[in-house]
Amino acid sequence: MDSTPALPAMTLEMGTYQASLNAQLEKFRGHNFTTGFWQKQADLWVADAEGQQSIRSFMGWLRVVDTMLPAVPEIEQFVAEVKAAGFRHVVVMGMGGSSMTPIVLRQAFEHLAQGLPMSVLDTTNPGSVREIEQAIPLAETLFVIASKSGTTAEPLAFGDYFYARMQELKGDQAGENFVAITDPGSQFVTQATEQNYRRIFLNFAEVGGRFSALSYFGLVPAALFGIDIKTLLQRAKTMMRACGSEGAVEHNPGLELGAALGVLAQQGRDKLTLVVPADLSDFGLWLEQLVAESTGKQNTGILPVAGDPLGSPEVYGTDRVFVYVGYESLPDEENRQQVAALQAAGHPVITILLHDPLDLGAEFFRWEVATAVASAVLGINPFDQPNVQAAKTATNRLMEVVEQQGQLPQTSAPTTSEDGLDYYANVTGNSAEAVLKAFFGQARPGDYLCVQAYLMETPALNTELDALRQLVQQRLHLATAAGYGPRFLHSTGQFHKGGPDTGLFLQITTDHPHDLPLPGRPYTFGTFQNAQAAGDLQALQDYNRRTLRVHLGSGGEQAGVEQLLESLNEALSTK
Ligand SMILES: O=P(O)(O)OC[C@H]1O[C@H](O)[C@H](O)[C@@H](O)[C@@H]1O
Repeated sequence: MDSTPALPAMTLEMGTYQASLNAQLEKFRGHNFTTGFWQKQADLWVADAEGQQSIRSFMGWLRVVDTMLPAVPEIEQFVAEVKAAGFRHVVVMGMGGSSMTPIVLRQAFEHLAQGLPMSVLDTTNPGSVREIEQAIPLAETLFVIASKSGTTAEPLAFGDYFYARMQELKGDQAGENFVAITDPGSQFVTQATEQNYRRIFLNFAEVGGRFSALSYFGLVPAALFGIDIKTLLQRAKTMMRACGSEGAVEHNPGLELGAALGVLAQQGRDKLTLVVPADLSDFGLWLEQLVAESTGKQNTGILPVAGDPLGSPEVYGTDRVFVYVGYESLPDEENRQQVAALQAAGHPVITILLHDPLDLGAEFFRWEVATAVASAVLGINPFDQPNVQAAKTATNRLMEVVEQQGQLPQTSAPTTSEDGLDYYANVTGNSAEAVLKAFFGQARPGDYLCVQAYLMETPALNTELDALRQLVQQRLHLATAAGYGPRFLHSTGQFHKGGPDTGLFLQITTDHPHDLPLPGRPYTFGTFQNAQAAGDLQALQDYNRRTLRVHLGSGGEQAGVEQLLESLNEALSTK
């Protein structure tokens, strides 16, 4: 692949919203916005002093390319050393911004990169942990534990689990299979040092997790996977220049995109519906954590909708903007035709065409700028996540009970139980159908359904969840989102609680008949995952969100979801 930096092309078809976008750009020009943006002029976002301080201290990502280009030889040398030491597999473990970039890059470069095979662990589901453990050559696997703060519960638990496994194999030498990526001074640095980790990569300060794609968090896994990180950064550099402080506002690709998204959100088109070819589907996960966590606060925000089954124009309300991200040379006809039909029907459509997967370097940067700019239009601080903590606090409280009593506290009785499934709802009903009908009966135009699956991700389950989303979209014309817990807690979880009160939350939980103990702790992975579900449900309810928890019991996850789908089909057909 050549490394010629050429920007991926972007077109904005704003339709009737073009005048509002022009007005916003004019306003930016008047305020000398681009220059102020690069000078971290925090009053472009918010008026309060605390918010401004936070903004100023989290804009180090603007210079990330210049900081990381000189680090490329060091990273590549590390990769050579790891290969020479006989490692045959990499497992990246982290949550949210610390794991999303490897997920996207692994998928996009699956058939191109020739480095070490890579898995990413970002769930406490015991089945998923076991699946990874069984698939890897344990003694020859390098575990990369990525946590900026070094305090996030999940990666620390993953680390403890696999470190104990490695000690069984290698005793005192266990640390040679472990690598840390974290912030200087984090408590994880102390632990990794004590456990003799092979390497500790200290990230540079002033970069929040979701803006860390082009720092060590994205680049170390990318290089291990065999991606040409120098070219990835050079593509980002071209985008950085185009978004730079001297260019005209109308030729600044990040600013234009952000202004468009901000203006559309202000006018109710706040569901950024992403349409991508199959091997870019995980880009949606990355975008979700960036955009939803940055903008979803103070009852406003932009919700990226990824993986929503694409329908004909009439199933969509006026709450959408469609964003197509694909490859210039890939026809992807079905998607492109549907997007064209949506545009013809009056929906705003944004199209971005990449030359090849290395352009993701440029896109990471474009979307980071765009997210910060959209946040300025909305008048919010893009760099905090005040409502993520609510779920963490509720979970921690439950884990204290587990530590004292050995199990989670009993929940109150279900609203109703049927076919082995328990329904816990904010509405009443004495059958599954009645509860589902009442729950979805609360939907208003512009709302969205969010399916929160605290289950083991499998292709079969993904198909079931897609069918569930499709049913709701077709019958109720609602936007639908789906996420696996706890992954989404570090991503769209912020928007669910801090964004507008437009979500209907369908949480799906299970018993864990094949659970996995956590060495040195009085609880299992399954209990941990269920505590995270219960903690988030509590937080959602504290924010008066509309919730329905369906507990599948121990009858099998897929069978349970199939049963739920059947009941939902009945409930929505007679609505
Ligand atoms: O990298 P860490 O400090 O472990 O954080 C991982 C994730 O945790 C939190 O949930 C934040 O809201 C995310 O923005 C962050 O990416």
